[in-house]
Amino acid sequence: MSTSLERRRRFAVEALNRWQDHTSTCRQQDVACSATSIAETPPMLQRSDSLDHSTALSLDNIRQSLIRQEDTIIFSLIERAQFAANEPVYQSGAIAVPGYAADGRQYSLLEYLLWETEQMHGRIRRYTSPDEHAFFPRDLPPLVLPPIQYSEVLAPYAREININDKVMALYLDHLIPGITEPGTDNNYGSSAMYDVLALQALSKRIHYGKFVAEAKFLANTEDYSSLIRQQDADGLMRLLTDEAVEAKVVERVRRKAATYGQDITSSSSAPGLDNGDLADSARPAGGERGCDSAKLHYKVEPEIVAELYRTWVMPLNKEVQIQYLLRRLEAP
Ligand SMILES: C=C(O[C@@H]1C=C(C(=O)O)C=C[C@H]1O)C(=O)O
Repeated sequence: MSTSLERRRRFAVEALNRWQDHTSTCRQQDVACSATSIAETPPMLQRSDSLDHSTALSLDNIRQSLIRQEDTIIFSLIERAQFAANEPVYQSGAIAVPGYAADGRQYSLLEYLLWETEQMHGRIRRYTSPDEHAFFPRDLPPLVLPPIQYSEVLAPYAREININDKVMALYLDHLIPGITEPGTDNNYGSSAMYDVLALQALSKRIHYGKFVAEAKFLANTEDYSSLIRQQDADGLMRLLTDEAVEAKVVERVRRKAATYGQDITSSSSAPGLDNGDLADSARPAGGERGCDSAKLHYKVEPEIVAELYRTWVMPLNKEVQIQYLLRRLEAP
């Protein structure tokens, strides 16, 4: 093990020990480890060493990450699409669950599950990471792990940019009706569980715009700075938009959705497979496509995924980029 690795490990162990001392003192004194007390005695773990600064902000690397995230999004949609729309999951009071929104209305089952998931993940630092954004950011709990000091890749105000309300609206108003069969099938818990996974994946993809924007700003500081000084959002939109890349993204996700979501049920659609062993599962929202003599069934219609990216994911990613860039000259 290299000396620097050893040093880092020792530092982490010491930090953890200090943290445990702190929590055990709190327990002995019967004091809750509040967010404030944690913030005041931060046995910080440094994350900067693990980040390769030369490549962290290359646009190519960021685009590779966006490509990997496509798989997570498409698989979560395929999983969700096996169940009906299950509207009661999204209606306040339709399914009795604990918890109330800020306006006094009862939580829906989805809100309840998302809130509880964020409580658990929040405690183990998920939302201290610059690429994660909570749907209930005001309710995040104190950490049970020592905080991590991330290297400062983004400008300090980046954390204030959170458009998860729009992510939720696109999901409920457009995606669920698009990928599921109308009606209910009683799979409320399973539906909400996949909703949470899909929402988190979409949120990450969309807020990745912060990293894209920072990379673009660093690569062309002069042009971006002049538009930022004029607060020219339209000009920024023109400068950051790459239509050729967007066309490739749409085409790629269409092909991925077609490949990952294909039901292999006919011998001509998957030569060499013994299709008798494969379950012919329900395909509530799946489309059908002609392919030679066989019909291809899709668990999620590829065109819906392409449309999701064209109409929502990329425009919202660019909205995040604009929000980030408009303030970029505030950065020290
Ligand atoms: C993310 C980028 O910025 C914009 C948004 C894109 C996206 O969300 O996929 C693609 C191209 C750009 O218009 C990028 O240039 O890669």
